[in-house]
Amino acid sequence: MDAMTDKTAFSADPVEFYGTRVGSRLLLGTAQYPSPAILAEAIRGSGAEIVTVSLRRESGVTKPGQPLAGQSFWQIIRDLGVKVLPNTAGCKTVKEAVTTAEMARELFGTPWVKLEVIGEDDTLQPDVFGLVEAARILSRDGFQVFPYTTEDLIVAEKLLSAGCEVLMPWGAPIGSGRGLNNPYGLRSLRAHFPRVPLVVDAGLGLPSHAAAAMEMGYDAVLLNTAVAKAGDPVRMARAFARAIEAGRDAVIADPMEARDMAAPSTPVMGRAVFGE
Ligand SMILES: CC(=O)[C@@H](O)[C@H](O)COP(=O)(O)O
Repeated sequence: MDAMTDKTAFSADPVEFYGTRVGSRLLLGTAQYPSPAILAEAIRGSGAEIVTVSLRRESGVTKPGQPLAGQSFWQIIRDLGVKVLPNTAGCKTVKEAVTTAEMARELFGTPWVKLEVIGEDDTLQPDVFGLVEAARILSRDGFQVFPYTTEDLIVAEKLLSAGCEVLMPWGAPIGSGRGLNNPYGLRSLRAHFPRVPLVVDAGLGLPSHAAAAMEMGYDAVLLNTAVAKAGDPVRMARAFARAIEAGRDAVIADPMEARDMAAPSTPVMGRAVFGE
């Protein structure tokens, strides 16, 4: 059976986070979908095995008198059998992020947490100082932290020293759909930490952005808005999944070096003989 007909060909290339192996390199956010049914279909269609969930959303009441928003949502997630990566979205201080992570561990029964400490409202840029501090506190307390960070190498070093075993640098500001704003920085980060699982998180708008991240050697991609806000989220989720697989396959296939000068792709030998 060749790779085109073998449907399991891609899942034979798992990625590992804190000792847990997963077959899909797409991590999907669960916010802003048009309906719970579309969310479920998008997760299913993408093959994602990890979804990130905001604790704030889970415990929120939609409208007075209506049931908790989290109850039906949680049922969907449970039915899909995916692994939950709780996040501290919207937290702006170390205290808020740590408290939210502790509540998430209680609620979801996992030591995993996607740690966001937001420093600024226009860009939703991580407050990297608060992030390192919160990562240290949580790691000491037994959490397995997935920090949402920038591509800064020194911050990355500090996060690793704080106990993080995964890094999640941003592609671009959350929800912007701009793609990879700083390819040079992301490439440097990959080169400096060849053995640390690196996940590009946030700001992607198109499957080609995800493919580019994977072609740089990133281990996985986390995204939300590009799928949730697409005209057809289910189809877009599938498109991202394929792009991620393509980018990953390209890295494994050892791509050619780009060069400045042309090189004929059809070598010619001898002279053509035209009839006389
Ligand atoms: C859902 C979540 O965790 C987001 O904060 C994440 O960073 C994804 O960002 P995009 O919505 O830009 O894909």
